[in-house]
Amino acid sequence: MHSDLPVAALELRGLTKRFGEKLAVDKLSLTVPTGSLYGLVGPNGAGKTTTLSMATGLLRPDAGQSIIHGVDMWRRPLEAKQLVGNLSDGVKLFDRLTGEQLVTYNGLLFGMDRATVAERVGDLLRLLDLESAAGTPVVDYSAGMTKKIALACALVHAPKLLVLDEPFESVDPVSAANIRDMLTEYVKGGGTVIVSSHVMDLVQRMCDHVAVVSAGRVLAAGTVDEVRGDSSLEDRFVELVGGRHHSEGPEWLRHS
Ligand SMILES: Nc1ncnc2c1ncn2[C@@H]1O[C@H](COP(=O)(O)OP(=O)(O)OP(=O)(O)O)[C@@H](O)[C@H]1O
Repeated sequence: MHSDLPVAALELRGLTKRFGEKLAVDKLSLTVPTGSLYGLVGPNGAGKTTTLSMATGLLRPDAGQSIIHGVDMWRRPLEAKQLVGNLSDGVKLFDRLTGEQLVTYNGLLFGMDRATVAERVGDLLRLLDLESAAGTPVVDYSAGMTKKIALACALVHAPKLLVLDEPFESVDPVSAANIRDMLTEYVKGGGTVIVSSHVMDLVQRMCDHVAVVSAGRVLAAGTVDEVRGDSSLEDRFVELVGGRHHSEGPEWLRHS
């Protein structure tokens, strides 16, 4: 076997999920190399959230495997979940807790001792500009603050792989730049990130690899330069995915 090859941070093999008639993810395979900052892009409804949920143990696949640093998520979930930090789109947080309590609770769930958790919670709140909101219940946070506290929860156990579903949505530009810097540093320190986003420009600037998915399948995957070729990632995305409308829209929307 290829024992000299480095183990991928994340390997998805033939992941499949059907919701009734709808085939949301269709035998999707993807390899995320260790140390990469990997973008996952695709149109609305492409299956990104479903894929990342199956990859991280939140949603059971109908078929296929998710292997995290050599550990099969659905066969050895406790071991695999120690290796991954997950920011999920749409999963409820325990939002009656304050931000500080929520991140602390997540750290304790991973079996860390209280002193280490307290130190890390302080660091994360500072890094994400949430210190002044530390004592506020998460239910009273803005959308962007909620995103940031969920990111702190994903990071507190220092995972080797971060899986982030739309981490920049609703986040202000200063916080987004801070998060970008933090992710870049995290990768320099040996971590791996897979991030879904609709912002092609951000993916092109921030990520070294990208996969374009549509209708539950991978249309293109590789380094950002390989996938975009001579085009911008945005143009390449539109070319791959199609669906641009060239009509002027309905008459009733025109005022002149
Ligand atoms: N729990 C569910 N029950 C039924 N259908 C679902 C469910 N979750 C997702 N779907 C369907 O599966 C498909 C893929 O959805 P998914 O949320 O994974 O897409 P996405 O790429 O994350 O989209 P977006 O970019 O809009 O967030 C869609 O057609 C969606 O309607």
